[in-house]
Formats: sequence, structure tokens, C-alpha cells
Amino acid sequence: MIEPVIEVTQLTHQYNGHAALDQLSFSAQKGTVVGLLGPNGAGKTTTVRLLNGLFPPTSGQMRVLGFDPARQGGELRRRTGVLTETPALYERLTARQNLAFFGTLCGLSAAEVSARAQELLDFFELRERANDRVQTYSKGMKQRLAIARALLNRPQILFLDEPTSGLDPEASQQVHELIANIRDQDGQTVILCTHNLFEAERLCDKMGILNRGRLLDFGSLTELRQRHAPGLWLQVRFYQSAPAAIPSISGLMEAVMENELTWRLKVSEEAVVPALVSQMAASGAQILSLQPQSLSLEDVYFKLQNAQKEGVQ
Ligand SMILES: Nc1ncnc2c1ncn2[C@@H]1O[C@H](COP(=O)(O)OP(=O)(O)OP(=O)(O)O)[C@@H](O)[C@H]1O
Repeated sequence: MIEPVIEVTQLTHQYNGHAALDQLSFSAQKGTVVGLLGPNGAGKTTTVRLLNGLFPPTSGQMRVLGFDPARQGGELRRRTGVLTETPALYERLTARQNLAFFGTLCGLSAAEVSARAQELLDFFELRERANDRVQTYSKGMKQRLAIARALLNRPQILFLDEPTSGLDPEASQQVHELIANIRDQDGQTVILCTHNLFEAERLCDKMGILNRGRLLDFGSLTELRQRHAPGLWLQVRFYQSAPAAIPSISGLMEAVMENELTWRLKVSEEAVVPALVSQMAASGAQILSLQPQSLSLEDVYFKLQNAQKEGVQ
């Protein structure tokens, strides 16, 4: 079995008696992207701070890369990289000078700093502008440089807090590709805090959905869908005419007519689909197309958040 790089059990944190995190439990495996999703104030940033040992939790247990962050924060932080919501870069220095400065702070030698900076400038496509002051960069370039800064020490875990906030779609897409590359090429674990559900759906292998410090659920999108929105919707389009009746096979949960030639059918699982198609064809139906319609993360997310609001959870 693969050892988790992060293991959190019943983690609770209060600021001045106010609970920011309440009994949070989850784990993250090496080489995966794990998302922490939730509205403002859900507890995402607090989780990142606790996992990096910036302060101890009120209660609960954590292991990160085998360390106890509350007691071994310094050792742990040499092996993690953090991009905060407001990344600190020196605007009057160039990208290369910024990387050199922060690399030296990480304890890299002059030769290591220069080689690593060059590697990162290439990877983040900043080479051409490496000797220009950061104040002349676009927001997307600054964000790429900030992620490069977080990667200087070759961290085993990279924490990214809202890495695409304020970026335009092109710059966001570029950052998404970089995050996927970081996981795929270097086998690093990425903890991604985000409000952006499209980003989470695209990048995360597993995700935790938080609300006011409570974890509403944790899993892959497939697992979350199975738990909170079971079944599979199919859109079926017929050629010229729809059948008078949709056959009642076992596993067909709902049938809704969209228009004369289009039906939406909900089945319990994919395995039921071939029998449904055969029965419809046997009854003379001419099927033009059949399109499975997966629920998006957004559908699942709002189902969970709304259930929480209504006190169902
Ligand atoms: N230093 C602090 N002192 C007091 N309360 C705090 C502090 N930091 C965070 N909180 C509170 O803890 C709760 C969780 O905040 P946190 O910043 O962890 O949430 P978040 O999910 O990262 O939110 P956002 O998406 O807005 O960054 C909020 O109610 C917040 O007001």
C-alpha cells in the first residue's frame, strides 16, 4: 500500500474560541493533486498553515512527510513549498534576482541557486524576461514566478492557495498545465486550495469540500458523484420518431421527454445501457445518438453546500 504523505485526524483549530476547523480528517497520497474547496472562511488557509507547522492546532493529529508539523515545523518546511494568496516577490528586482534571493534563504549554495533558477525560468517560460524587473510583468507572469519561487527547494509537497485568482483564462490555463506537469513529471504532491470548481475538476485526483471548518466530504469526483448524485443520465436522440413507450428495463430510474425526438433517461449504472439500447431497438426505435451526461463537480458541490445550509448534513 502507498504511504500517505499527509495524514490528518480530527484536526480542530480555534482562533480566540471561534472554530475555524472542526474535526477535519483526510489523507493525501504521493504524486496526487488534492483539492481543498469551499467558500470564504471555510478553513482552507488555516489547514495549509497548520500542515506547515506555522502554529499548533487546538486538537487533533497530523503527520506530514512523517513529521509532526507542530513540533518539527522547521524540518518540514525545508521539504514543502507554499504559494500564499498574496505571494511576496520583490517588484524592483528581476525574476532571476528574486529566485537567487529566495534560493539563498532556502539554504542553496550559489551554484545550486543559479542552476535551479535557470531550470525554473525555463520550465515557467520566463527565460526571455528573466532579467527584467518584476514590476514590468503581467499578473500571469508574476504568478508563474511565485510558483517557481515555491519550488526552489524541490519540495515534496507544494501547497497552492488560490493560484489562479485574478488571472485571465489564458494565464489560468497556463498555470493549470504547470500544476499537472509538476505532478506528472516530478511526482510531487500538490495541495490546491481553490474556489474555482472548474480548476478543481480539471486538476484534482481527490478533493475535500469544506464549509465553515467542517469537511462535508472527501474523495475523487467519481466517488463524490456516486455518494451524492448516484445514477447516470443519458440523452437519447431518435431519428424521425421516438418510440411510443420507453421499455422498462431493470435499472432504468427515470425517463423525461425533452422534445419529440429527445429523451433523458436516468439509469442506475453504465452496465444497464446495452440492455436498454437492445430493447429500444427491438421495439423499433431508431436511435440516432446516446450521450452519457456526467454531473459536474459544480452540481455535486452545490448539492453538498445546500444540504449543509438546510441542515440536512
Ligand atoms: N488570524 C486569524 N484570527 C482570527 N480568525 C481567523 C484568523 N485567520 C482566519 N480566521 C477565521 O477562521 C475562519 C477560516 O478562515 P480561513 O482563512 O482558513 O478560510 P479560507 O477557506 O482560506 O477562506 P478564504 O477563501 O476567504 O481565504 C474564518 O472564519 C476566518 O475569519
